[in-house]
This record gives sequence, C-alpha cells and structure tokens, in this order.
Amino acid sequence: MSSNRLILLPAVDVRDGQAVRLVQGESGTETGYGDPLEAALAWQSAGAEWVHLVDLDAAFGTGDNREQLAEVVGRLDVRVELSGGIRDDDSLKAALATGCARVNLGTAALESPDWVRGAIAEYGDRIAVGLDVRGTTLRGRGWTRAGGDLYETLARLDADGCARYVVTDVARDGTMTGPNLGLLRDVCAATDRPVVASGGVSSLDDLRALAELVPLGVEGAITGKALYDQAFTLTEALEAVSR
Ligand SMILES: O=C(O)c1ccccc1NCC(=O)[C@H](O)[C@H](O)COP(=O)(O)O
Repeated sequence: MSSNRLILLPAVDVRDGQAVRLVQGESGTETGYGDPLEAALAWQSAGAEWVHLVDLDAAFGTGDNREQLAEVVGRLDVRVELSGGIRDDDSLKAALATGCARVNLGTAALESPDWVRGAIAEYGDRIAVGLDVRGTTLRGRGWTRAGGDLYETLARLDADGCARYVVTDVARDGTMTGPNLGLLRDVCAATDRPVVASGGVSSLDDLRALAELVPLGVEGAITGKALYDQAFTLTEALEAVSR
C-alpha cells in the first residue's frame, strides 16, 4: 500500500450480523447500517481500493461473525484489512484463509507478544498491529481494558519487525470530532513504519489534513461514521485526497 497519495479504507464494522458504528468503541452504542456485504460492495463500487472489515463480536468476546466476514472477503475484488478478535493460531489462520490482504492484531499485541512476534516472522506485511489508545495508554479486549504504554509497545513491535500500525484514538472513534493529528504526528516521529489513521474523520477537510501527513508516514485513513452518515460521499473523499 505504498503511495504518495493517502489511501482510504472505508470501514465495515460487524456486530450480530449487521454493519454498525459504535461511539468510542463502546458496546451498546450501535447504530445499524444494514447488510455488511451490501455496504462493502457499495464502497467497492464507489472506487475504494481497500475495505477495513471488523468483527466486533470477536473483539468483544460475544461470539463471532467469522463465516459471514469470510463470505464478504470472498465477494470483494478490493483488498481487505480484517480486524477484531484475531488472537491465536486458529483465528489468525481462519482470517488469513479468507484471502484478505492483511489482518490487524490488537489485543494479542498487548497480551501475547511472543505469539505476535512469531506471526510477524511468518506472515510479514500481512500482519498489521492496531494501536488503540486513550491518551498514550493502549486498550485491548474490544478497547475495554488498559494494556500498557503506547511508545514502549511501539518500540517492541518495531524491533519485532512489525510492518505497519493502525492507530486509533478511541476517544475520537465514531464521534466525528476529527482525527487526532497530534497523536499521529507523534507516532510517525517514533517509528519509520507506515501508519494507517483510524477514528474521528468528520469532513473532507479532515481527510485533506491527514493527506498532509503522508510525508511523515501516514499511509492511509479508515473512515466509518462520516461515510455512513453521508457527511460526504466516497467519491468526494477519493477526489479530495487525489491531489
Ligand atoms: O478495529 C477493531 O478491531 C475494533 C475493535 C473494537 C472496537 C472497534 C474497533 N474498530 C473500529 C473501527 O475500525 C472504526 O470503524 C474506525 O476506527 C472508523 O472510525 P470512525 O471513522 O470514527 O467511524
């Protein structure tokens, strides 16, 4: 995914079989947006190159939507970043077997560093790590539990060879209050690996501001709520970051 242009990854977060958006990642704050496959196909038709697909039930430990997400990946021609509850050999193999381009590990990077080191060694850039933070404290288990210091963990993962990071300010996620540009700048200053920004995008100006960070290392931006609430269309978003 290397380019001088900001890559957009429309999000499809799935809870109990439905596309939803949460506020600050909190279970119980769901707004429903219908069939995940229809949502993903709509983003593909509108020109998305990637889709960020999340199994929220697997992230929260309330079951999973594994088969449904595998079907979504199979029906898409665009690349998929698959996230949520990938924490052991079984869930990792199942996720990679869907044909997704890469997976995003979150909790495992906090709780099972040796396993994550092995996954990175085996699968290289098919592994990204999600750094989901409140302040500079990482959050795991569906963002419900504190899990260590952002910069200590980042240094360890860099040393382990992690190819890229998906960075989310949990307080901004699903709130349409704008991305945390300061956090993204700080993370880019602390690592030479590409960063995918996630959470809070509210406007085309937010996307333009993220595009300004491409030279620092921001490679992509995940956008959920703003697209579902039609603050702008994906076509407009792609146009906004194309120059
Ligand atoms: O990605 C995860 O694994 C995850 C786990 C638990 C809660 C939320 C999770 N992801 C949320 C997202 O990826 C959002 O869709 C994304 O940050 C977009 O946010 P926004 O544009 O603010 O709607």
